[in-house]
Amino acid sequence: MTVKTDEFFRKADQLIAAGRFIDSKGWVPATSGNFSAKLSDGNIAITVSGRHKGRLQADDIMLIDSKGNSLDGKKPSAETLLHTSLYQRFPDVQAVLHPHSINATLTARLFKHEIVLKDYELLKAFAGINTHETRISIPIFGNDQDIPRLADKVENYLDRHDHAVYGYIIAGHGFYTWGASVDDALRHLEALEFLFDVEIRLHGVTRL
Ligand SMILES: CSC[C@@H](O)[C@@H](O)C(=O)COP(=O)(O)O
Ligand SMILES: [Zn+2]
Repeated sequence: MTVKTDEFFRKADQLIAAGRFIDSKGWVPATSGNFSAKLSDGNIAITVSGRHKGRLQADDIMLIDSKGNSLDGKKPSAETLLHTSLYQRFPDVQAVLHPHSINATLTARLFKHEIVLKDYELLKAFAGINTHETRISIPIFGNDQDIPRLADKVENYLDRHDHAVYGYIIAGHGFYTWGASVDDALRHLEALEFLFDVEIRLHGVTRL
């Protein structure tokens, strides 16, 4: 059994705090969502499957290797592959957060394939953006209980788009976002939530 390092416990604390905040906003109801953070040795701290993500305790964060294999006998998130494939593709990504929010769900009903966010000051919350005069696109994928197949769809999209991608929505499910630290990913999550909310109000739930 792999020994858990101080770094593991530090990152686990960050994920627990992030979960408390995300849940305080109502974005991870009823055990939904999952969170992870990469460690310097390439292993990953990730939420144990089925736990309430707003009420995480230290033993609700477990250790997996870069391929998603459990290193401590616990059962990782059912959506672990969506995390590990992002770490594999983007070496700078250090944290991945997955909420199930009402706004992500409504956005997918309104926009079908992608949502374009442009001319918002809050776009500057995304790493590398320093003006509102820009646009980002958040793709929307159909939900799928077959996680390897869903991960393939995400991979395929990322293969075809070389601009910065800050997240993606899974229709009727939630969204994924990531960053160079747990704080970075949390900032992206909060910004996306705000921008989804604005777009929903703008385009009107009456079209649903
Ligand atoms: C409560 S249903 C949500 C799950 O099916 C899943 O989508 C999810 O986000 C949480 O799964 P988990 O295995 O706890 O990481
Ligand atoms: Zn989910």
